[in-house]
Amino acid sequence: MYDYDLICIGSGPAGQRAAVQAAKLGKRACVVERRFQYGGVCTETGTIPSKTFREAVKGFRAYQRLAKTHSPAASMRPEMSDLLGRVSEVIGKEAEVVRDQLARNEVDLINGTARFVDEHTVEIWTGTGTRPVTFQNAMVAVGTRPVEPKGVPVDGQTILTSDDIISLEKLPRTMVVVGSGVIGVEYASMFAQLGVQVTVVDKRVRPLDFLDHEITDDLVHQMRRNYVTFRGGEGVESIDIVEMPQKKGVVRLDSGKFLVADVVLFSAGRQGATDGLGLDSIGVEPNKRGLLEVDEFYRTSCSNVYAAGDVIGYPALAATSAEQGRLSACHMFEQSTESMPEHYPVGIYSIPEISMVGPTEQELTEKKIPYETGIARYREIARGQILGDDSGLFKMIFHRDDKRLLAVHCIGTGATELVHVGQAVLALGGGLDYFLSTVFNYPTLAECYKVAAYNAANKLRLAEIFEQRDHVKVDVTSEDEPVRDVA
Ligand SMILES: Cc1cc2nc3c(=O)[nH]c(=O)nc-3n(C[C@H](O)[C@H](O)[C@H](O)COP(=O)(O)OP(=O)(O)OC[C@H]3O[C@@H](n4cnc5c(N)ncnc54)[C@H](O)[C@@H]3O)c2cc1C
Ligand SMILES: NC(=O)c1ccc[n+]([C@@H]2O[C@H](COP(=O)([O-])OP(=O)(O)OC[C@H]3O[C@@H](n4cnc5c(N)ncnc54)[C@H](O)[C@@H]3O)[C@@H](O)[C@H]2O)c1
Repeated sequence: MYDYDLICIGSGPAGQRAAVQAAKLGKRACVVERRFQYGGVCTETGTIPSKTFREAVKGFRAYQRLAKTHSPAASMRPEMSDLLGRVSEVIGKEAEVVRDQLARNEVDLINGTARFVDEHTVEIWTGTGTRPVTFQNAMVAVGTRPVEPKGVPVDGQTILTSDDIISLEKLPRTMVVVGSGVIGVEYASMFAQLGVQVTVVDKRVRPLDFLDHEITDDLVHQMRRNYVTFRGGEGVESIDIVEMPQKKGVVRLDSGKFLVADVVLFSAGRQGATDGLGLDSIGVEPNKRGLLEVDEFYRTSCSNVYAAGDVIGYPALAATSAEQGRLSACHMFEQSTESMPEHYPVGIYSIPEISMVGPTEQELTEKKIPYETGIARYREIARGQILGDDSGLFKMIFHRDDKRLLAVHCIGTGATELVHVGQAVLALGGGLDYFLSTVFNYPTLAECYKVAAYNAANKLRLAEIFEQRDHVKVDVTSEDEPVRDVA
């Protein structure tokens, strides 16, 4: 008899969901967490603090705009302590919600660091000693930690990773962000809103290159208007701290250039927190980035040890991690389940925010899937005008033949909420006809669906007229009238 039917190592979304699902199936489950608070990276340094900070930045900008209408010369710089004030409060409340939920479900909480001893035993270091705990199944949900720059210590004030933002004491005037992935772009856009001069460096040419290019181009354009400089195609060779006399970060690029700034945010990726976990004692080997390989049921090469969440890599999102945790618990206790939905949304909380579900135009073009787009701009939508957002862009992509919805891409206020209407229609196999015939509340951003559908319908109608006119070739290289093929 083992102590537990399931032990979850890590209390982030994957560990929480796996443990609660096991408990709902009547199993004895526990969660081991080495941090003081429960909720994982998600609650302590990742999703929750970054999105709370973002709200504070938006709130400050709204206040600044209002103040400027009364005193146009007013130029204000907020204190970091003002902006971070609510962050620790929200983290504390979220951690409490997680703790209550686990306790309500009779999941045991063990504060300590777990390490595998064999296929059915972990040793837990509690700070004062170790204790063995036995289990039938284990879930490795240890998440990731930021990759740190080589050769220079992260001091949390001049050289930072995303973990340090919540303890930054002073709002910098200049900032270099290394890495234009999601973390880099989100924080770059937030600090730029506060008047910080931000330079984003990445060895990749395009930031966020998994997004639809039209959306990324729009984001880059809007961030440039906030004085963000993008240096794509530039690798970082080294980072140093110099005293001038205040401390500055100096970033030396592969091309020989130097960038000097008050703060350097190093957001060049994350790596699995699998070191020290004793995985060798159960015959499981992480890859070079510390990530684990799993099968379709989230089993590692040790059949009673599962892994879910960021530690198994892409997509590494809070919601997908939670769902992976739930699905893996169902599998280990022989509950039939569906698999992970094909269409899950991605939300980027830059300012402006971005969301997508389904493939990009580039992916569809590569796969030679015929499609048509429908566009709506927030400036043509009453709610966009009311919100004062005249730059939002909303796009739906439909299959050209059967008019099925293939994807939704959006940049602008509320994008991460708006996308869910499209996600539902996509999952239910709906298409253009649904949007043409349905009615949404007015004035809402959901009106974008209607306007974009009309736009797509008009383009498709034009295309059909052309197709019906036999033997018409359109010479896209010239601006002349279409050439009639007389053959
Ligand atoms: C700055 C930032 C912003 C983000 N923003 C978003 C967002 O807006 N939306 C989104 O969907 N996702 C976002 N993410 C990603 C999201 O946080 C992760 O996808 C999610 O937290 C992964 O959950 P997880 O269950 O894999 O584990 P994590 O949340 O990574 O938690 C793992 C836990 O395991 C614990 N642990 C590790 N080793 C041990 C051990 N040996 N013993 C005991 N405990 C251990 C750790 O202390 C940690 O608490 C963001 C991430 C970051 C860093
Ligand atoms: N809204 C969200 O859903 C959200 C928000 C934040 C984070 N996250 C999660 O966190 C994960 C990690 O994000 P991230 O942005 O740290 O990593 P990332 O891997 O997405 O991006 C890192 C970037 O750094 C660049 N880079 C690496 N080394 C470099 C060097 N020496 N010089 C120049 N550029 C270099 C890479 O080319 C890459 O573009 C993401 O995969 C995402 O799943 C999600």
